Amino acid sequence: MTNTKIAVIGGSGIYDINGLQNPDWVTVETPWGAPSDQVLTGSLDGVEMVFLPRHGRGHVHTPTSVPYRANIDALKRLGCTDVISVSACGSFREEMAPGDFVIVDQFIDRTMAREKSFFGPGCVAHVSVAHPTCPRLSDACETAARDAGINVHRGGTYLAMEGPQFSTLAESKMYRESWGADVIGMTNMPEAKLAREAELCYASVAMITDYDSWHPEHGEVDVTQIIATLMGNADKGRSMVARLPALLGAERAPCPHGCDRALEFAILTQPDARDPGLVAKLDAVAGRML
Ligand SMILES: CSC[C@H]1O[C@H](OP(=O)(O)O)[C@H](O)[C@@H]1O
Ligand SMILES: Nc1ncnc2[nH]cnc12
Repeated sequence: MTNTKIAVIGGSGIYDINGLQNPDWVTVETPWGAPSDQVLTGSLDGVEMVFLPRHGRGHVHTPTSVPYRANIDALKRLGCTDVISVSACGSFREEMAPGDFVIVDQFIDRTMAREKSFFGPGCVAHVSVAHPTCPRLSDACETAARDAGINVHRGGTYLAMEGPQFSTLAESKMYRESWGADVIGMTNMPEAKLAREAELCYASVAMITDYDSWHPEHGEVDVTQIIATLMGNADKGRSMVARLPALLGAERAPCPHGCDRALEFAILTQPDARDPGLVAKLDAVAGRML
């Protein structure tokens, strides 16, 4: 058994969480540069919690400029065991309506201008992301959302686009009709891949704000409408987050799905062939295996 430490990465519209005991914004330095912002540490119901605003307070980072590696490294370095992403998303499904939450379980990665791995020349690793989210953590998110009175859908494929512009109509129709995506956003990739490399359980909660541009009765995405829906979603998101510590508990058994052992057998570079500089940078993320 280890101690649970829950990290919440707040997306657009969520720049803090309330109700933490002993709240403190702390600066974390990482070998991958500075995270998006300071992180808020504290505890709730006897469980340690950490909150990181993905775009920084004041919404400074674009989806492309978010320092994904620094963010995940910082959470790992702080001893977090579980990471919950709470994101604003468009919907490709009539029944996944604005205001609903979707517990995402798959991704299609269309991002193309981001660093996607902690590993590289001098320390090569290949982890599986066939099942990129943790079912145990997703269960807790689903229960927390239902208990908070939110209309929640379990399972959905998240199309991660580069942005910052929204999709064209042709793209929106293709993602929905040919590719079978359910929701669209700009940030969960490479975040989910990096969390897996760092052996962190990761769950993604999509807060639906709009129907992207495919829906004949809703027209194109309008950022003012997204922001209005976001404000309601953000309160729901905070209400869901507040229920997670009691559901997960302070003591944590190993992940039954192996998220916390993802690097076992993944590192291919022989010890004597490894780049000492890169190995040093991997101290928090992969120190257990190096
Ligand atoms: C405000 S609409 C577009 C913006 O919102 C989402 O951010 P996040 O995933 O961090 O909630 C989306 O991915 C875009 O970055
Ligand atoms: N339609 C959309 N496309 C991409 N990211 C989004 N975030 C919220 N709505 C979105």
